[in-house]
Amino acid sequence: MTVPVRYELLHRCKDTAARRGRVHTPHGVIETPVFMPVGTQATVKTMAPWELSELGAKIILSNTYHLHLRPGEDIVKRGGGLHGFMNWSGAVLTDSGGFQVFSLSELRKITDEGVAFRSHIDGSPRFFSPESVMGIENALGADIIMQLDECPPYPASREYLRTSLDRTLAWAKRCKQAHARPDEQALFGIVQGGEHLDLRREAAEALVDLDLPGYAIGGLSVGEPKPLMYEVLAYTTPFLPADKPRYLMGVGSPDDLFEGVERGVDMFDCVLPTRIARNGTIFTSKGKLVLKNARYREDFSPIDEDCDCRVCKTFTRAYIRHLLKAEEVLGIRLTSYHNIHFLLDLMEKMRKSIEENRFLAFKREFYNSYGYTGQ
Ligand SMILES: COC(=O)c1ccc(CCNc2nc3cc4nc(N)[nH]c(=O)c4cc3[nH]2)cc1
Ligand SMILES: [Zn+2]
Repeated sequence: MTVPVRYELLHRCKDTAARRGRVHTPHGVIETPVFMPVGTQATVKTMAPWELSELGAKIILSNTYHLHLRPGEDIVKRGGGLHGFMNWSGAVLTDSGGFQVFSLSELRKITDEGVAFRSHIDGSPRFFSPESVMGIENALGADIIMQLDECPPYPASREYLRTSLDRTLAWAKRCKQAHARPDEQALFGIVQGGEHLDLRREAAEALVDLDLPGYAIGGLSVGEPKPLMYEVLAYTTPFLPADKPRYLMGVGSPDDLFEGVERGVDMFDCVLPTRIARNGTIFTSKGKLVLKNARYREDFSPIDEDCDCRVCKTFTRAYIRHLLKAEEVLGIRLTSYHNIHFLLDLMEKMRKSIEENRFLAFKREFYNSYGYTGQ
């Protein structure tokens, strides 16, 4: 059987578990480590696909839960799948909906069979099973699709984590069984287990036995202390195959990206850069900056003097602050564009630093400039 997604290891860092590689997909090659902008409802909010291409994005996320509810996978399929519907020529990854059900919908009930919930849009009763979610993701046509899983709340009892993990592992098998297009869409398993390292090991080994084309680490970035997330990551990645992609879900901020790469993660996604952009907060090489602040009212410098993106070369802080205060749509488009550029550019610099065996030096340099006091 041909696999639609293949990981190519190019270089291992001498001092850490960081690695430089490539994920080959039916819609292009993705240089890793990579940050994937989130396009929940088949659009990275405020960005046109040609702007994402201009920014160098090679893969974006969309969401099974949202697109099932609206416009429905049938319309997306008839529109040419996600690629045709949004006219995006790069790769797409769809999250399976489990996490979104628990963060968005009311009246949800989880059983071994699946999860019953009500649509957050019209309250209609819905049901996700591994089989039904695979049908939706097969119709949406993403290059990488996630299994239906349960992302347990944090904190959760060991007893709850045990039951939940057994369910997620059973659902992984059912997803693999139900997946109609394994030659065209790569099904990734999701490692759960909460903060319990023995459960994490059991989850990783059970999923590796399924011989899937890639593996995600879930159940993190859900409010746990950062040191705990880093500890779970450091423990878990070595149990995942070195010749498959490793994807940390829902991460994130610049420090978490560094810490994840350092512990062997290849792929990341987070709503953070685009969500904070919409409230006027931007990343700069010297830390975050809240543009609506009065101090920028007459500041005619670029939003980030060290950034070479089109926004920083064209507009001033005073102008973009004005747009944001006037609620002009262009304002959040410009902050979104810059924040996505910032993270994509950061990942490119990380990839280069790994190739040149100076990842930790680059990390220290970035932390000092950004103002992180971390390790
Ligand atoms: C301004 O910033 C924000 O609004 C903001 C919001 C959410 C996150 C964290 C998102 N974290 C997260 N997303 C996740 C998505 C997941 N999907 C599946 N299927 N399974 C998981 O186990 C899972 C865990 C996650 N953890 C980070 C930032
Ligand atoms: Zn910029």
